[in-house]
Amino acid sequence: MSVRVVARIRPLLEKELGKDVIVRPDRVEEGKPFTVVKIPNPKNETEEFSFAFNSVYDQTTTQEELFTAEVAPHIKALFQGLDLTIFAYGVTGTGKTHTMRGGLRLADRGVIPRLLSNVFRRGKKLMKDTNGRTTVDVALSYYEIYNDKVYDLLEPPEKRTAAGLPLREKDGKTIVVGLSERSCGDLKDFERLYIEANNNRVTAATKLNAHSSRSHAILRVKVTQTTGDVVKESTASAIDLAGSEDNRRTDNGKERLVESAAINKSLFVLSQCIDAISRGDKRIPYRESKMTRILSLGQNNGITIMILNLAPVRSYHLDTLSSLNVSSRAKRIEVREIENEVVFKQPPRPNAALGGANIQRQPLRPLHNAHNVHTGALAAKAAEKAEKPDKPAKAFSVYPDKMPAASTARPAVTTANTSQPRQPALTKRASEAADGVSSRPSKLARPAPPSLLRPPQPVAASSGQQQLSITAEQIEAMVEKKVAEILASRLAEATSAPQPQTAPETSAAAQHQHDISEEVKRRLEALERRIESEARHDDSRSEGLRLLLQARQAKESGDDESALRFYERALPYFPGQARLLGKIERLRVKLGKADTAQPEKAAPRKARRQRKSRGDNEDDDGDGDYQEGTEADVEDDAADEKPARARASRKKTTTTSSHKTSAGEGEESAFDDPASPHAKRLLDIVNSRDPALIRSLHGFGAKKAQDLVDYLNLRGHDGSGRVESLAQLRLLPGMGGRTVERAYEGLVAASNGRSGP
Ligand SMILES: Nc1ncnc2c1ncn2[C@@H]1O[C@H](COP(=O)(O)OP(=O)(O)OP(=O)(O)O)[C@@H](O)[C@H]1O
Repeated sequence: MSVRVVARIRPLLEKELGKDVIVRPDRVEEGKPFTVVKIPNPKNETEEFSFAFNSVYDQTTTQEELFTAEVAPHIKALFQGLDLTIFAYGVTGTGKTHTMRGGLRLADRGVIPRLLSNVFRRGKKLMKDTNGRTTVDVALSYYEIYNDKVYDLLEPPEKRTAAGLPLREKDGKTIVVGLSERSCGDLKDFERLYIEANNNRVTAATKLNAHSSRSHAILRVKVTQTTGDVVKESTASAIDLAGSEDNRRTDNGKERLVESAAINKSLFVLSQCIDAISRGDKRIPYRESKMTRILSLGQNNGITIMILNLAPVRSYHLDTLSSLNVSSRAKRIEVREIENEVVFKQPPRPNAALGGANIQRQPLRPLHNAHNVHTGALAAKAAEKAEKPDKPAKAFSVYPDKMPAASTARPAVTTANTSQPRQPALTKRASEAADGVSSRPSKLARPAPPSLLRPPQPVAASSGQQQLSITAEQIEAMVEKKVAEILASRLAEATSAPQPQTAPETSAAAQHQHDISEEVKRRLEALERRIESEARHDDSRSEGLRLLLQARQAKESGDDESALRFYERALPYFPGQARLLGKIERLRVKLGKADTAQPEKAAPRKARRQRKSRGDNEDDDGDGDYQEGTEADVEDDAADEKPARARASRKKTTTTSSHKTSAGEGEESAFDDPASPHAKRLLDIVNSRDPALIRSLHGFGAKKAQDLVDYLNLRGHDGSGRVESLAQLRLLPGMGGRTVERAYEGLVAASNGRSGP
């Protein structure tokens, strides 16, 4: 079981334009991706707290970038039988629903629709690759937990009972009795169900005079792969959590207090579970709340991704600190494995007893958990003293239901209530000082990050290896437990059976039992070896993909040096991979390093030939997906490499044809020339917006064609909505370089009198 904790800072909303931005992403070292969130200390605005994460995504991060970096690399693991759990955590209004569900436009689609799109796409490919021997079924359940009660969202609210659905234990698993599960054949099916279910959620909340963001919404996607008698089942869960802010307002009625208590308890347990998983604890307190219990959080060899959503503005200051405290704790352990981590930690301070008796908010304890980089050597020394390196400080800031007597301390600032008018912070930051002289630049005045694309945090080998693996201790514990269980049951059987009468029989029974336990041990050892080797394979694949992603992002932001470095680091994970070697080669040439050793220089063509002869269909990108950020595309960052495209184009044309093709050099160089006959024909077909015509293009299915038409129609019907070049076409959602290239090649082939589109 592994956990990744990442933060996403949302952009300013229209009503927030001009407001004071206090949350910003940062990196531990120049040139590295964002992994730190910085926010001022509300008690002393000249100080800044730093919170470390696996990755931090800034305001410019698109839905596709987040999905590609954090979720797409794990879809393969899902199909290998691992469970995937994705949480969106944060204060109301910080973008949880936007992250998980997203908007209606293709580019705005959130994690959930993209996940489904990828699952269908991979499922289809698997069925195709196995000639239908393997079938893939997708089934959905969707429920919410409100006031600690479970309600089915796939059923109309009228069917709800006050008690909600009961839980029951079955085969060691917690099941929600009566929860419906709907089979889902494609994206359209999914969308219909999902929209209906979300309407149910809102209607039910309105009836209770509550808000839907006061419940946790949990979508479970069950993927069942059947090959003959072998059935492999795995589950992806996507959870839009209830807002994490402190709701214990003075004017809150009983209902809101009950709500708040339920939310706080479940978020508290969730944070403990995440913490325990990241520490590699054997005991995960998942049974202590309904949500974690139903999810069996931490009980499988799966992947958990926690996305902390943050609003950048001051009005969320205390709530933001609170959620940073909760979420970044899990990350603290892992960040230590990364070179050049944020170094100083401020010593824990006792909470100052401030504020009047009528203030309801619990004190925030940001200092326990902050990696403060502005406290200087003294603080660093004190921190060293205060900190026990092997036991991170506990600093839960989720508000417990009851305030302990000693916790009546108040923060120095007034409430950060998001639903009530906010008071300005008592202490102004230096940048806002009346004299206008600032010791530090205003957040708004800070230079924008150089790139729109944020590479994900580099994962050190050791941390990367945690991604998909279960630890040796876990395996050991599992084996021990299994052996003990089986032996105990054998023993029970033996003792409850009639007592043997004679000594020879006793020794025969003992021998039999010994044989069984030896056999069990042998099998468990074999199982252990298999799990280890599979986990190792998954680890390296996942790490390799991550490096490719980082390379691609570095390249897109113009940092060829880093891109080359990442590609080279990815090479051992994909030995002999032709395209990868090609990229490395081209980058070396570009950077004037062509003369340095070029391992496996001749390998690209060979590897490509090998792949072809194996029948690997790396070009198949199916249809019916929302975005190009799929795993296959992770490895395809050559969209901007025209020479590479031309080479690939030539290769494909010549290898698929038994005739001498006329699609020679001139044709290839015309690939990106909108005036070339085939490019023009392709653009005309696209701009016709006729799904039937677009479907006739090579590589386009009904869904892809329809999605493209829908998207173009969204762009408007006047001339501005036209696609003017193939480069432009590649950038459209769902397209990608490979799709465009295939369509283009289809037209070239058709005009050569061979199999056409
Ligand atoms: N990354 C983003 N890009 C553009 N707009 C965003 C982004 N994140 C959030 N928003 C916008 O911010 C507003 C609040 O977001 P959203 O409703 O997703 O928050 P939430 O945390 O889910 O709140 P709640 O807990 O009430 O459901 C919405 O208008 C949403 O469209």
